[in-house]
Order: sequence, then structure tokens, then C-alpha cells
Amino acid sequence: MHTDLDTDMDTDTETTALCPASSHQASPPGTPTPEADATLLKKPEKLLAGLDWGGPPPAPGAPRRRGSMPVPYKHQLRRAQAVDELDWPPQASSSGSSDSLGSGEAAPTQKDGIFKVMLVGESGVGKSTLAGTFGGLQGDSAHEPENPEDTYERRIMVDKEEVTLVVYDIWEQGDAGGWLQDHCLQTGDAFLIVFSVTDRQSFSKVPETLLRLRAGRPQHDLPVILVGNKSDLARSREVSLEEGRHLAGTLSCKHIETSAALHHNTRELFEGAVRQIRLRRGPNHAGGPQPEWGRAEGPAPPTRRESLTKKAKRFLANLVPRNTKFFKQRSRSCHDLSVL
Ligand SMILES: Nc1nc2c(ncn2[C@@H]2O[C@H](COP(=O)(O)OP(=O)(O)OP(=O)(O)O)[C@@H](O)[C@H]2O)c(=O)[nH]1
Repeated sequence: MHTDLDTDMDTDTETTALCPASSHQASPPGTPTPEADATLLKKPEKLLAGLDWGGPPPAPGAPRRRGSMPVPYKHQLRRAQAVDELDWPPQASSSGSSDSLGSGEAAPTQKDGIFKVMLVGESGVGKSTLAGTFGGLQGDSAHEPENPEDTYERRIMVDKEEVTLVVYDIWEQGDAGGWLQDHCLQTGDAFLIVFSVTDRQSFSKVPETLLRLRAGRPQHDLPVILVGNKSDLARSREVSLEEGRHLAGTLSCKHIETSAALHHNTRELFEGAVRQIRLRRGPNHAGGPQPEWGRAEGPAPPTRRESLTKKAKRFLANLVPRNTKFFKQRSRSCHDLSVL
């Protein structure tokens, strides 16, 4: 059960301290219009144009969008005011557009300025609400959302460098979502595995989801952030901050708690995702694509059929980042999103 915003706010110092009072200030005069800065891509058709979609279309009649829970926390966009009230002043728009997005495996020169981030996780954990905070949507309990968006693209400044960040909220549950999930896996530059701190079941699904991500892209050190959302719901909390961090440490990924409802840590989350991608795009980063079988610099191809044990070992090895040097360089602080 995913409840509305509790009135008893979290007294956790971390939560309150990271929710700046200035986060809803109006933009100064001359700020580019929201339309210029927050390019909202309408519906999965447009979204899929930006994905590296090369497979067959979904089965006729298959649902294109998850049956979302009732959404008392409304995130229907009101463009005229949305961006002004964000704690994230948008930057000048540039040429980046979803239509020009290449595949997740495109050459670095093409994708350097475009960062594709996938929100994944169980139903009801707050993925759409998080995406809405990025896209500039507002909570508004007076209106039911008629047409929630799935993808948000914005130009933002992170560490004094401008990037185009595209956030995809297209993760489908169940069989109907299988084909889309696969393409999410192949396309994303970073993955935010969202669970609700008020829903232990969503937390317990995290390892499975992460293994799936890593198995789908075994050659890559994928940036993955575990996101414990709904941190404002102190009384209903079922997963502690320490548990979240411990799991992230065990799985070699990052962790952050957010409250999409309060815009708490949402900016840190999306900026952190950008930083995690950047850290892996450096020229000498060990976590990039590994040489393929048969390539000059790669290992020799297997000459005979592998035993089952060897196959199993290779499969398991693929579930964690491969390069041991990379492991040594990795920070132990899973909550610091600005380091590996
Ligand atoms: N209190 C609180 N409620 C939240 C928060 N984030 C989301 N919610 C509420 O949780 C419910 C589910 O949120 P969604 O954003 O639709 O969750 P989702 O993961 O996109 O769910 P699906 O669309 O079914 O996959 C809604 O009622 C939201 O208003 C949060 O940070 N705090």
C-alpha cells in the first residue's frame, strides 16, 4: 500500500537538512521559458524514437504504459509555472533533442553530451513522481493527471558543465513490459533502481533487478544508484537508511534516499547520476566496454566447448564489474555520488 504524503514529517536530520528552503524560488527575469528548457517528449512512440529500438513492435493490444497506482500526489505538468518553482534553475537550451539520441552503445563523441537515465523498480515506489520532479511537474491534489509523461529531457549544468539529461520513466512490470525493459537495459547510460522505504518488498526486489541490469550489459560498468524513495514517510518506514546503504555496498553501487513528494535530494540524485556517468566516460576508465572475443587486444577466443561449471562461473563473473583494478579504485562511500 502506498500512502499519500504523511503529515508527520520525517524528523531524520538528514532528510530535513537536505531540503533547502530556497528550492522553490522563482526564476530571475530573463530566465528561458520552461518550454525552451524542459523538452517534454510525448508518449512512448516519441520516446521509442530516441531509443535504440531495432526489434519487433510490441504485441498488438499490449499495454504501452503500466497501470499506475492512483496518484494522489499529482504531477500533472503546468508548464507556465513548473520550472520556476523547481529547485533546479534550467540552463539555456541547446540542440540536444531526443530525436537525435543515438544508441546507448554509440560512439563517445556522439553521446558525450547526452546522458540517458532509466528509472527502474517496482510499481508504486515513486518513479513517475521522481521523474516529474526532474521534468518540472508539480504536485497538485486538485487535478487528476490525464496524460502523465514518460520522458523528460533538459539541459542542465553539473559541475559547471552543461549536459543534456534525458530521464526515462518507461519501466513496465510483468510480461507486457519485457520487451521494453530489455531495450531500457541496452539504452540507459545510468540506472536508478527505485524502491520505497515504506515497502520492504520493493527493497527485496533490488538485487534481482540489479543482476538483470548487469547480466544485460556484462561488458560495462553500469552506473547504478539505489534510490530509497518516500523518506518523508517516517512512521511507515520499513527499510532503514543503514539497510539501504549496506545493500548498496554489497552490490557495489550507490545509494541515496529521496522524497519525491518534498523534492528532497532529487536534485542530488539526478546530478549524481550525471557525475556517475561522467566518471566512467573518462578516457582511461577501467569500467568501460571490455575488448570483445577475437579482437586483437582481447583475450583469445575459447577453442572448445566450455564445461557447465566454467559457463556458470563466467555468468556469475558477469554479474559484477569485471575489472579488479576498478574495484580497488572504487570508493567505499556508497552515498557519495560524486566519486566512483
Ligand atoms: N509520501 C510520498 N509519496 C510519494 C513519494 N513518491 C511517490 N509518492 C506517491 O506514491 C504513489 C506512487 O507513485 P508513482 O510515482 O506513481 O509510482 P511509480 O513507481 O511510477 O508506479 P507505477 O507507475 O505503477 O510503476 C503516488 O501516490 C505518489 O504520490 C514520496 O516521496 N513521498
